[in-house]
Amino acid sequence: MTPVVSVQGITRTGAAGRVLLDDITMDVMAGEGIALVGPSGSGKSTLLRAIARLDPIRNGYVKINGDTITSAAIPNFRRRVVYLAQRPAMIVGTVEQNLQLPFSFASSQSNYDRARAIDLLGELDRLEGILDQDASTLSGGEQQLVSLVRAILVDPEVMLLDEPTASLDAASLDRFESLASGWKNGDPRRAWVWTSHDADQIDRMTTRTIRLAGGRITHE
Ligand SMILES: Nc1ncnc2c1ncn2[C@@H]1O[C@H](COP(=O)(O)OP(=O)(O)OP(=O)(O)O)[C@@H](O)[C@H]1O
Repeated sequence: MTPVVSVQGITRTGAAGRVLLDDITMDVMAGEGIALVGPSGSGKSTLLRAIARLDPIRNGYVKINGDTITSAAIPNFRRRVVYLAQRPAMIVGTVEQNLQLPFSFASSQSNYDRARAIDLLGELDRLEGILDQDASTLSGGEQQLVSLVRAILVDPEVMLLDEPTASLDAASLDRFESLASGWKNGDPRRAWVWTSHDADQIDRMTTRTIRLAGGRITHE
């Protein structure tokens, strides 16, 4: 079976030639829930950003369904493989303008669905009222919730979730996991790579673990 996302020999070097990612090869199969674990600074965020082609990679390549992602194909790829940052970036404007943003790009082949956005926010403890709120006034946890809603609206094939509930209280964390699971269970081909320092969350949300240390995979 062809992996949804295939990562082949990715290397990334930082300042002063320091190796941040060292020859990473891994596949994400349809339906998989992969945990990416390792100590702080081991390269988890760096790897997820490299897979999403948000940062330059020195060697190696990323394929989606067998097709290598060229530079020209990156915008479209980022809609199919969505990265949820630990500290989501919000543009200046309302929450709704942030939710609409991915649909304003030329690569977008779908339209923003306001009713769906309201439904999804409603599943997150009556957050439907925050559409008109200035995004800069959101708490870190609210930004993580909005970022999940934005990702679901984009309808990707794969989500790369980088400690996505790190700023959430227990009740919001439950709702986040439940909304995320609803998305994943909605289509057996959907997959994710999830980083977390919470072993219980890894047990709940993933079925296979990839371990990183010093920018290398140490155990698969
Ligand atoms: N753009 C960059 N330039 C130089 N060094 C970087 C860059 N981005 C990350 N690093 C370094 O790479 C290492 C890995 O960082 P990364 O954020 O990927 O770790 P992590 O495993 O996600 O950690 P945490 O669990 O704390 O989130 C760190 O030492 C970090 O300082």
